Amino acid sequence: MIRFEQVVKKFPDGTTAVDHLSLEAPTGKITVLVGPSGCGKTTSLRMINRMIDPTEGRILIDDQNVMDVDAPKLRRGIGYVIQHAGLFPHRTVAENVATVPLLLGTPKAEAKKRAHEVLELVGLPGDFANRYPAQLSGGQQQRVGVARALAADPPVMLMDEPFSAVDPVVRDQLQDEFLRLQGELGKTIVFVTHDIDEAIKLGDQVAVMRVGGKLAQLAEPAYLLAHPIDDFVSDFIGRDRGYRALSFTDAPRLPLAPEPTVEIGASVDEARAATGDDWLLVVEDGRPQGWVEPSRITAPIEQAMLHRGGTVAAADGPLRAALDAALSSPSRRGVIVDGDGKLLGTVRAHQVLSAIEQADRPEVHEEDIAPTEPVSGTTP
Ligand SMILES: Nc1ncnc2c1ncn2[C@@H]1O[C@H](COP(=O)(O)OP(=O)(O)OP(=O)(O)O)[C@@H](O)[C@H]1O
Repeated sequence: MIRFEQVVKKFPDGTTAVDHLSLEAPTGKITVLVGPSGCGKTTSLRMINRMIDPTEGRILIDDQNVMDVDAPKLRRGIGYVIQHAGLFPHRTVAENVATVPLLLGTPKAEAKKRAHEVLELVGLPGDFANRYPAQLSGGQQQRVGVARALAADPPVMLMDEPFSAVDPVVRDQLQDEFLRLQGELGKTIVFVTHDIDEAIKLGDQVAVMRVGGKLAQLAEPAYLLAHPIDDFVSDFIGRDRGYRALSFTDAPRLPLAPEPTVEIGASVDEARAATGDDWLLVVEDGRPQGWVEPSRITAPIEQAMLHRGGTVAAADGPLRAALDAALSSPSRRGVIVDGDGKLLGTVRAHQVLSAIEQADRPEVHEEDIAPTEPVSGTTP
């Protein structure tokens, strides 16, 4: 666990970057620091590995004050990933990744083997090891950055906007891979971002900071969306937070209707016989492929004819996915599948909405209720 105790950072020019910050980043979890530009996120992160020293207060890693540990030694035991990856341009990918293990005295052959292992782990197998950073895409460079931070298998990882410099599609992939990796590795991670959606997607808990380096609210993402503590947090989270909160609400018992289907390759007659409805669901080995309008087809059904606009939701997934499946389906029937992607049935938006109305919202924590301060000069 990493613990901030009343940490203050004042720079020599008088700027207070971090102001009495107290929070705990639990072992094996992702804690995200999020907030507007200049609110002290990076300064807070860098005080953990002593790239910046606090002016007041203490930071403890597993009950040891970081100020009591030799700074270079401390840093070698903490993975650090930054925006633009910060790779050494004249070293190969494998050499970049092996940097910390070599500094820690790992024999060269072993460090090389380890580099290949972690590169595989982040989805960069084989050939990539011998390339130079400039020969990689931005997303691949970020993966190398993550691999380098993981190479010495540190229990703690600090990540400063690691996915901000890549386009949104790649960012989404990197985030998904990062969550998968964390599911396997269970590191204690402090992650800095200015992007609230990224914070909510990745964080086990999210610390929202305000300019001036004060903590505004620390909570799990679902709780933050349901109960922002004040106008600042609520504005920062932004609109449609009620809808976004559905990402955290499981949809266990939706009433599924059986859906008529045909296999890909079915003839026009088979398709027309299968349903009286405008839209017919096409499957391949039980897995939904897309929709067709039987009245409009003139040849056996093939992939190119399918309307693929509708999303598919897993039965044990969140309510948001089920609602989206219903709203995005051309038939207005949302396709629900099992863990293997096989069709279970369909659901309509109003049925998902009923489930939403019955779902529990996170309860308010008492400590979150701000004491009402009497306003001077007024009488009750
Ligand atoms: N070396 C420094 N000297 C003086 N002021 C600094 C120094 N480093 C940072 N600051 C100031 O401290 C405040 C917090 O900076 P910090 O980089 O921690 O913010 P941030 O939340 O990470 O911002 P961003 O999202 O823009 O990176 C800012 O006002 C910044 O200008």
